[in-house]
Amino acid sequence: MSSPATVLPQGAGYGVVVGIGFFFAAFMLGLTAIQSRYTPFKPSSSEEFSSASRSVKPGLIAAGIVSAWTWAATLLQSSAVAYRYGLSGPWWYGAGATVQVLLFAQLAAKLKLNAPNAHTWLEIVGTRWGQTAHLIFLFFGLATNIIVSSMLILGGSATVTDLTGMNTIAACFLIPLGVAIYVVAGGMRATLLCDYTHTTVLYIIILLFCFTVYATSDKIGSPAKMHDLLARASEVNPVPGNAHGSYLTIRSKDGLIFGVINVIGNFATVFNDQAYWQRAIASKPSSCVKAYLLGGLAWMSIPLMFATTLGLAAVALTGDPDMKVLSPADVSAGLPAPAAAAALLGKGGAAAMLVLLFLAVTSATSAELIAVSSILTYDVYKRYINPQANEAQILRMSHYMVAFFALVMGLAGLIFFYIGVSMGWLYTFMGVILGSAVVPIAICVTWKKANKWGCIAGAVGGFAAGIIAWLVTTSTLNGGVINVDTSGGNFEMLAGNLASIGVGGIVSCLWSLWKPEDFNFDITRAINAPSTHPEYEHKMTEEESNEKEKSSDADVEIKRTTSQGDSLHPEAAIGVTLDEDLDPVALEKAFRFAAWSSVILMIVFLIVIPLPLFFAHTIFGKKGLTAWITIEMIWTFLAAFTVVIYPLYESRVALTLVGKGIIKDLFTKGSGKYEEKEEHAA
Ligand SMILES: NC(N)=O
Repeated sequence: MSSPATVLPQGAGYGVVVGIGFFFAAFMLGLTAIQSRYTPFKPSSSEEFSSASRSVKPGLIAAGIVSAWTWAATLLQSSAVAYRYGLSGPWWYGAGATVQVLLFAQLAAKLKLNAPNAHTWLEIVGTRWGQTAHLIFLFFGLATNIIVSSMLILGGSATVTDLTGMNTIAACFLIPLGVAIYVVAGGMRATLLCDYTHTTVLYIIILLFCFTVYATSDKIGSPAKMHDLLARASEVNPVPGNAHGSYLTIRSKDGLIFGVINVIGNFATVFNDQAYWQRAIASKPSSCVKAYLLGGLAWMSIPLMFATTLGLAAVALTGDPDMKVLSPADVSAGLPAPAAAAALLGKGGAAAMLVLLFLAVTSATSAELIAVSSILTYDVYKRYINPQANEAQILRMSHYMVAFFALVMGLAGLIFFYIGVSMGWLYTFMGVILGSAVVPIAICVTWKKANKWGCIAGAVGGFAAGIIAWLVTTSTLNGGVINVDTSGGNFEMLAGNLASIGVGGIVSCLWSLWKPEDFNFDITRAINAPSTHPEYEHKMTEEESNEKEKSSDADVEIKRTTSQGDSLHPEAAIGVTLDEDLDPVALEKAFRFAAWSSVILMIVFLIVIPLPLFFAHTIFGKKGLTAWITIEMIWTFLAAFTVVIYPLYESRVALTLVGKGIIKDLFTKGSGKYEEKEEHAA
């Protein structure tokens, strides 16, 4: 049954959420079994579970970054701002949320230099500054995960309900359920492999919508027709604050305000979110910078192309008999894109939208689940409850915490749904409460002079300043009325975002310059280091005895045997980065490369491209719009190549290894199991 207003039947909603959810769970269980049998990596090791043995290559990490950073909001909110502000909305969404990932490349290099074997960023804070700082930043870390997860669930469930009439409560809980199953079974590596498959399908569907709107649709079909329709919409319904009320300009006052809010809020949800640190942790030290730069550049194409396609199509199709009339609440819930997809392609478009949303939400959900599981396991359970926890206890706790947070996600989404907070509201609000921790976290990991009390004061003071500025501005601009509607305006959110990140950054930096620490990162380098790892010492003893036995053969392969009897490479056996894999000179060079390239790209994306168009009041003509869309399409193809084809190429040795193992098993049953002879690569 479907309600009369929905494009698809309710069964389609359950079919996608339960059917595809469980299909991917089964698919990932299969991949995990293949990984265990044919490669050296076993998810039964806690290091492999949470950190993928710190061995993942840049293409797969880039796909993981794209996937974790592609939220429901990336598709829905970007299209909502295109619908509200025109061409500037997709630009400010894409550029305003890419620069943080690019800048994070610097933190990734510093992480490898200063704490290569940490499991979480909070371990670094705790080791450097002790319990008070650890607890305060634990609050910011978990608050980030809860807000991001709530947005995922709110966006995902709103779309499923809108398109199919599926019960929102059921959607809130069923969406994370299937994901939790494969995350528990496969850990970080399964999450990255699933990210890869999801991202591949995501690009296919985005390009499908793009070609429909700009090449084949009867309703639009070309950039020139899109231009005509947007020019007409600008006359009928001019956009306040845009040059000549046009949708075809970057000169949009509200678009720019959204851009500033977007930049600030997304600093918080990258720098404070363990999911991005975890991808740096899982990365090979030598290529983590490349992964973040590639991932950031590839990701930008997603909101930019998608919102320039479906967000603008929603405007262009206003008045079309197939196009749903959108209320302000619908726009805040991010529904212009699903409405446009359904108007353009009917049930097929709605179904493609549903699958797209579902894949985006589930892969970002998997990133959040494993991120929170790592924080709760290493920063709560191991740090405060059971410091002597052994391997089995840590792994068990990691599994329980995935399941626990899946439940919390559902509940959080439900609570926000019932109190009437939409995904769009949360998206612009996130920087108000999370922004103050951004600079303190960044300088804790990168700057020896960062002062503990300065960073604590900055984070707490910025948090208070953000809330006060937001509430005072809401009250001042709305005659003393403070509620969900009045507090969600652009100026209200802008004030809160600016105060939060500004006070946090200024207090922590000035205090650190006033009373600089002279911190020696050796103690953070020692976190979980091989030399301090009891299991490693045990294995070294085994290896030494093996070496003695085999010392007559100079070319003999070194075998280290785990307690389960599997032959493993030493690094894979305990999953930590060995000193010989860390080249401080190369990492310093990578850091410098990350620093100048990310800063140059930030200046280009936030200043050089948009501001001249903004100040010149440029309104795109047909040729200009066609060129703009063509560049976006080329960018999207290059991005798809980077995160779909490149990971296959770089993993060709591992894929061949798996293929050979499967063939051996097929022809001589039981002979294909991985034995430690080959270079391990995945
Ligand atoms: N990940 C974002 N901000 O779409």
